[in-house]
Amino acid sequence: MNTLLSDNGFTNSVIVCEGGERRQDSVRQGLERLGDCDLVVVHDGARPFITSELLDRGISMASLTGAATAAVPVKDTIKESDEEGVVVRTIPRDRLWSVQTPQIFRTSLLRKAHSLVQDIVTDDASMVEAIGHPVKLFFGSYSNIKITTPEDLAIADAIMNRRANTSREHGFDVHPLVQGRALVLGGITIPFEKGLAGHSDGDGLIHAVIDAILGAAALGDIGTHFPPGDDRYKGVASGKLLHITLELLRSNRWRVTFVDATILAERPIPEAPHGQHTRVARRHITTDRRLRKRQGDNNRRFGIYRAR
Ligand SMILES: Nc1ccn([C@@H]2O[C@H](COP(=O)(O)O)[C@@H](O)[C@H]2O)c(=O)n1
Ligand SMILES: C[C@@]1(CO)OP(=O)(O)OP(=O)(O)OC[C@H]1O
Repeated sequence: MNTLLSDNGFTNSVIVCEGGERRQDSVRQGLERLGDCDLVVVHDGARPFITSELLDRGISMASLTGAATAAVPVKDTIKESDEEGVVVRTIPRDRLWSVQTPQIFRTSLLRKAHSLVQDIVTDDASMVEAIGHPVKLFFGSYSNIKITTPEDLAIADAIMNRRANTSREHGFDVHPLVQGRALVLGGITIPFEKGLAGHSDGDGLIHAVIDAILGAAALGDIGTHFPPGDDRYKGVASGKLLHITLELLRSNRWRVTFVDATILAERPIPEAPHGQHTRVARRHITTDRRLRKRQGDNNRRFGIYRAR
């Protein structure tokens, strides 16, 4: 758990503690480890679509009332049955709510509820209700689902896709072809009589990709991070710079899902050995949105190699 937090750039102090047998035991373990604070927010790890707006709404409400829980109006008709599955009654739904987390409480109130209530409950609000303190409902979100059964995963997928915060940027780079240098493009050495000039290995394809990535994440540009002329980057394999860039990206909680790169060459260049560019891309691009495309007419003056 600690590795997961640090890998994803969470630098706040997070105390990880073991859960208990029942949900309420897990919450109590957390409460025991918590220091002094006015309010405590209890949230199900199984509800990953909480938003800061939802949290703010709940905190404002609990600051006024001492206890508040997210909830959404029930959409289905709710019926109660007997043991044989026969309907006993239909409950009017105009006052029914489907209760979610976050649930927010004055810390002293929740501690008191946990020390007094021994019954098995399914949420913390029930404990606070049981000791006679009113719990105010605030509007949660129909997207704040609890992932419980396999079909919830498909719904979660759809919510995630709708929410994806994507950013795109272009990058480009120009290097002259000169004698006496290896031709490196996309981290692959291509047998050719000339190579690209540069302070680094001159891999303009990787430089353009780095620039696009940094630009999309608003993290500056290649020159800011790897200043031209700096001795550390003399002859450097640009793949190393890409690696550093991707680390920076990860620590800022971005990831690359799609890269489309085109090489325009002054004259046709030989194709990289079959499949190598695709393999390089596969190592760095984290979704299945990888396509392969090749375009070009080697009889013209410009050779174009396109790798996705
Ligand atoms: N021993 C347990 C059991 C459950 N939890 C967490 O509670 C959340 C939802 O539980 P439901 O009973 O409402 O499905 C979920 O995030 C579980 O991880 C727990 O912490 N300890
Ligand atoms: C990575 C760097 C480092 O000197 O590579 P160069 O080979 O100088 O290539 P260029 O694309 O002109 O500028 C990027 C530089 O920051």
